[in-house]
Amino acid sequence: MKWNKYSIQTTTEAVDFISSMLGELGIEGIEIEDNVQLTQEEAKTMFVDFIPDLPPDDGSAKVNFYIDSDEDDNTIMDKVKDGLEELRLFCNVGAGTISESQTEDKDWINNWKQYWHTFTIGDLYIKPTWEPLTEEMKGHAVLSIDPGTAFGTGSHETTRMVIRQLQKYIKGGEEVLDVGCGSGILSVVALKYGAKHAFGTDLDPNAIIASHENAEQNDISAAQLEVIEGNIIDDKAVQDKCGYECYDIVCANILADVLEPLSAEITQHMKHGAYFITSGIINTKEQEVVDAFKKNPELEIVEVNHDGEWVNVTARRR
Ligand SMILES: C[S@@+](CC[C@H](N)C(=O)[O-])C[C@H]1O[C@@H](n2cnc3c(N)ncnc32)[C@H](O)[C@@H]1O
Repeated sequence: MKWNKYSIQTTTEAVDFISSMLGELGIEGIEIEDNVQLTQEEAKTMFVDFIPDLPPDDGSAKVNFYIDSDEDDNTIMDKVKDGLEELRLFCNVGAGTISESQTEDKDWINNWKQYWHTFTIGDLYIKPTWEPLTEEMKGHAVLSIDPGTAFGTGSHETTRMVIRQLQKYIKGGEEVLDVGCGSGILSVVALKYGAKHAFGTDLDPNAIIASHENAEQNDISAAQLEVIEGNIIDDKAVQDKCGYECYDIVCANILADVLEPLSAEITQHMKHGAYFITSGIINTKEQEVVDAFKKNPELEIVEVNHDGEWVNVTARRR
């Protein structure tokens, strides 16, 4: 299907007005391009895992929208132009110029898939579900993953670091807690390497769906991988469901701001001697996380590793 893509060059100040004007004209699926940095709070509510570093915000923005090329007879564009002129009367619309291009599809959810291919971490092959099993994978641990809209293809440095730690610390028969399970990738890896059972939690409902699907893809039963939605940090019902003093390994690849309060809560779920493998820590926050861990007298840090600008801190419950 062909789509006409229109881009309005405008200002960050006018973006909300333009979006609602387009909405009133029945135009859905609007994309906004700007350099406004998300706050940590916004990132949490939008399930954005890692906030990208953007160039400085110069106040400019682009609002993109798509119209089915078969239905595009220019009448809608006349209305958009009129709408922009009306907005000019009370806000700074900036240039307000509209550029046009054509695109084959607007399948943003799936477009990234063409760039993600099978890769290895140690002796583990991680392959997208849509790629075939090849001869060279035979005899190796193979993980088939489709993260859906949840985070966790395994290719991010933060996920890779936890996987390396699981390869090191899983000996067989472990109970694993996966806080912020995303696609379920860490639980599935732990089970592939011989863990007995994994329990995942996430705030994002899509993560629950993706984890179930990825377990099934990898012949893991619903009894082996249980997943629930909720926040273990402050929700007693979630804490109760996870259980107490019962885990050999807890992994959590989440932002430092979440790991810090988690480090105070998590030990009650861990057996003595259990490992707490964390990632998702940007190097500028390493010391802050280490300090938070040290405030919990039950935790001792056993390893700190780096991959690019990301940090893994592994601790043990005394
Ligand atoms: C970076 S992703 C990690 C996904 C996957 N575990 C991996 O390593 O690739 C972080 C996940 O943590 C979830 N999350 C953030 N805060 C959380 C919290 N307090 N409790 C549970 N999950 C949380 C997000 O929704 C997201 O799915």
